[in-house]
Amino acid sequence: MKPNSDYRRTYPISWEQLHRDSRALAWRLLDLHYFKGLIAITRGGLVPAAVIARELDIHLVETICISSYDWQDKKGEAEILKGVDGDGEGWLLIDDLVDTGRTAKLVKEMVPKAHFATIYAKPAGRPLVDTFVTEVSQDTWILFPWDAESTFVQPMAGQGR
Ligand SMILES: O=P(O)(O)OC[C@H]1O[C@H](OP(=O)(O)OP(=O)(O)O)[C@H](O)[C@@H]1O
Repeated sequence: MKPNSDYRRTYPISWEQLHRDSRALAWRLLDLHYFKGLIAITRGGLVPAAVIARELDIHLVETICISSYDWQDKKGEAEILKGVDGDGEGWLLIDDLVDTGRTAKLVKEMVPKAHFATIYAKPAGRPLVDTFVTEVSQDTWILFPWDAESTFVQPMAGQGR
């Protein structure tokens, strides 16, 4: 996904921080339940899912694959490319982020009994998540390390306000 004008702030996440935050989520999940397997929501859930599966010693990993038609403003339709069998009972459902809650609503209809966990949660989607680590304001763009590269930036004094 790409930022649009709805976002007023950017919150860049490094690989190291993402690893640390994924481990923090694993700590919260550790004593919660026994999970027979993990379902990653593609694509953003794939990286945290790998870290959490490792920490919780989960080897059975599934995916729910969702593609947004209009990923730039998040107002377009989402297409479910692949689901899973069953109602999610005993499964851990992982995504990187819940933002508007649109993806969360879709997946919870598919696997209502799964335990839904994300690393980051914004207020609009937060009620749909069972466990998360960090709340971020709705107008903040979370810049994930796989969407970024290091580049030159102007000094703050030269950027204008
Ligand atoms: O709560 P929502 O408003 O639905 O936003 C959250 C979703 O947005 C991101 O996926 P994205 O649509 O960018 O697809 P991708 O992970 O395949 O890049 C993220 O990984 C979540 O799945």
